[in-house]
Amino acid sequence: MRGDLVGSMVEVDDVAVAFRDGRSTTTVLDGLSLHVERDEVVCLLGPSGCGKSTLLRCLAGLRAPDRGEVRLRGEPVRGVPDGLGVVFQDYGRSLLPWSTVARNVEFGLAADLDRSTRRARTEEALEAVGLADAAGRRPGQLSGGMQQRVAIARALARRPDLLLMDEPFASVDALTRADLEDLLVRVRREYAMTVVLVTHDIDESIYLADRVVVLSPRPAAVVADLAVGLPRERDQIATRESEVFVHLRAQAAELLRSGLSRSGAHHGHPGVGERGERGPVVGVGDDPGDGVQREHLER
Ligand SMILES: Nc1ncnc2c1ncn2[C@@H]1O[C@H](COP(=O)(O)OP(=O)(O)OP(=O)(O)O)[C@@H](O)[C@H]1O
Repeated sequence: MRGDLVGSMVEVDDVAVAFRDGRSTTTVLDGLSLHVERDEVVCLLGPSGCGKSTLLRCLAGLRAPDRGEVRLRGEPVRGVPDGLGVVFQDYGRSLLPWSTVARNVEFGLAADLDRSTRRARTEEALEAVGLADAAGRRPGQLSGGMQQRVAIARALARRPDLLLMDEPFASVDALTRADLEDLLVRVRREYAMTVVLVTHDIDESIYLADRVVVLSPRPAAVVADLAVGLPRERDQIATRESEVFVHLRAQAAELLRSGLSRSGAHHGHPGVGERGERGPVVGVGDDPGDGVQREHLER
């Protein structure tokens, strides 16, 4: 799987998705394009309801775009691709409450793997998320943060080269969230994964990412593609205090705010029924002509 190193890991080209309900149509994505290179961590940062999860579902093969194409490792996505791990926000619903932690992790593995391989992969993944001692417990006996670790272990056991995460840490308290962010930084390195993570938390996006892609309100368009010029080793205090981090945080906040005010959206759920125009383009910074602001801050 990791043998073919030609081309981008993820290519989203001119993708459009609309939901139809009776006579009304909600245009969620309309001509969105995006590339993610191998080994990158890219955070998709956008207001609530802009279409982030829909985009992630297209990457995961759970929804086919109405127009355009999604390719993983150069291959068009048709159905759920191999080599993929997915972690959703709602760990409570994604775990089987009656099964042990180990069984929950093993559940994500292909049935054609032999039993000892499945067991070894499960143990390795639980070890990686610091839950080796909890293998025999049930999800209901764990804290929210631990349950989300189980969900991450389940994805890791598949040994994915691409990890998709949809607001994975949104339901846990701030301290647990910081722990889980650092866990992700570590396992990404250990498992050599490309990561695409959806969030509407500006600080989290900058802390985790090599690139932050800022999306407009619905229909989501890329308004900025910010390279995070921070060392890959991150520290919850030093990184967040650094000049680069503080600058990027202000910039991303401004981009999000100007997008919201241009769209007239309030908290991301503007009215349905219209076939909206493409999202706002923020014309500050060095715009190479495609309307997407790019900036690279040196360390
Ligand atoms: N299956 C569906 N049928 C109809 N409308 C849908 C469906 N899925 C999503 N939508 C609508 O599409 C829009 C985008 O939803 P999506 O979940 O992709 O946004 P999001 O940016 O991930 O939002 P949030 O940050 O709040 O999770 C929303 O207005 C949502 O109501």
